[in-house]
Amino acid sequence: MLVVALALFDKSGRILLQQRLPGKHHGGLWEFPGGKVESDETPRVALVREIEEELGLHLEPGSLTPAFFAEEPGDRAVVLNLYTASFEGGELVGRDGQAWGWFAHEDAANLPLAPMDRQLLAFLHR
Ligand SMILES: Nc1nc2c([nH]c(=O)n2[C@@H]2O[C@H](COP(=O)(O)OP(=O)(O)OP(=O)(O)O)[C@@H](O)[C@H]2O)c(=O)[nH]1
Repeated sequence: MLVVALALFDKSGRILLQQRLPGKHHGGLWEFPGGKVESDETPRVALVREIEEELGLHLEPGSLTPAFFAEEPGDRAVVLNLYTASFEGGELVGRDGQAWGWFAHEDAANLPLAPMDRQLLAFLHR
């Protein structure tokens, strides 16, 4: 399964993370926003759609930069592709009712993160 996610940086270098809703796989853990790539989508189109759906933020596909990927072994073989982008302003809303926030690296690393998101956060700060 192919999943895409976004490390969105604000002007002071903080990263946007959101909390997975209770009852879902990895519920309550924090993650980069994003989601599954549908069969008719390219990864970039899927990520633009997910960011709009989850945070009400429209991004241009060309503003996304591929960064790193992680994988979770197992039956579903989830591969999570991380892109980066800069936040240029606009109102953000947790449209699924999820908590979200901007975090400096140390604060992000102290959150209970989903496993692949933790790996990707570490790559971002190498
Ligand atoms: N962000 C993240 N997603 C993960 C990890 N491990 C893992 O299996 N996933 C899976 O990757 C998918 C992410 O897509 P999503 O955010 O659109 O999924 P979702 O929870 O809304 O839908 P779902 O409940 O149908 O799975 C989920 O199925 C999630 O369970 C992980 O470490 N980080």
